[in-house]
Amino acid sequence: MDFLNFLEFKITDILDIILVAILLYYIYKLVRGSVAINIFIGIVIVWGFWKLTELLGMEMISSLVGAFMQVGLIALIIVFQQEIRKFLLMIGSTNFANKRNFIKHFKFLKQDGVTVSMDVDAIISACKKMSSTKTGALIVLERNNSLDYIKSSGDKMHIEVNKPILESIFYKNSPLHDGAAVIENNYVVATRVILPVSNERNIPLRFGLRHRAAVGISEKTDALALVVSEETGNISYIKSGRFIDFGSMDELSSIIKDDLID
Ligand SMILES: Nc1ncnc2c1ncn2[C@@H]1O[C@H](COP(=O)(O)OP(=O)(O)OP(=O)(O)O)[C@@H](O)[C@H]1O
Repeated sequence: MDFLNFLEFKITDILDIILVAILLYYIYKLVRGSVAINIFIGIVIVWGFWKLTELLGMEMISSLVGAFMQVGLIALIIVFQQEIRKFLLMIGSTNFANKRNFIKHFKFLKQDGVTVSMDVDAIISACKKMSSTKTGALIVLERNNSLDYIKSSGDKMHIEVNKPILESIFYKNSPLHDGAAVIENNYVVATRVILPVSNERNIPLRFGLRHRAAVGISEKTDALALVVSEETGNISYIKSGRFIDFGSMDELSSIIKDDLID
């Protein structure tokens, strides 16, 4: 039956749908919480209106909107310049050759061989100590996305992670305490790093720039962030732009270990 032809699915159609879904997901991830989401919705509305006028045969208005949409691609590149840049950076900085990342794609396989190389317990106990002394801290744990372009805003270094090192970095009178410290594998690889600040409007007002920066980096990359508030001493754990709840420090430690394997 001819009218059922559209039901004939080829393997390339499925691949096509998956690719479009992935693309839309990444676009959503990039524009979420920023003003770009409103522009994106605006474009979808204009495009819908254009298609409707075409369907109804309203030639004058549809050719007018059509002409606008044709130059739209250039306009889109200009308007979404920042987002396109971040998107390309996100793709370009994903380390597909990373062993952990590679195994992750085969989750159904046994993961016995995968261990967390980061000393999460040392990081957590440093946070606990800094929390008790109300020492502000912002720690970024690198995963699969490379943070090289962000690290360059701070001071590069290579120090093995341990509790006293982290405490001394964020010690109030330390010249390194400002900004974020980035940890890769089990090394502090950069300090005084300036992170992209999130524009998300749903972040409660009590959280300032330190927390917004933690949300920002976890939105734009797959990095994890830990914040110790200077004001309250509270510890926050942020992943994929969201504050993750935890009941105790032991629970936090095991959540982070799981996330580092994930
Ligand atoms: N974009 C950024 N990247 C990295 N660190 C930042 C950034 N913006 C602010 N910070 C750090 O946060 C500190 C200021 O924190 P602020 O008081 O605004 O945040 P907060 O979320 O209220 O944290 P706290 O609860 O500790 O006060 C700065 O001194 C700086 O060290």
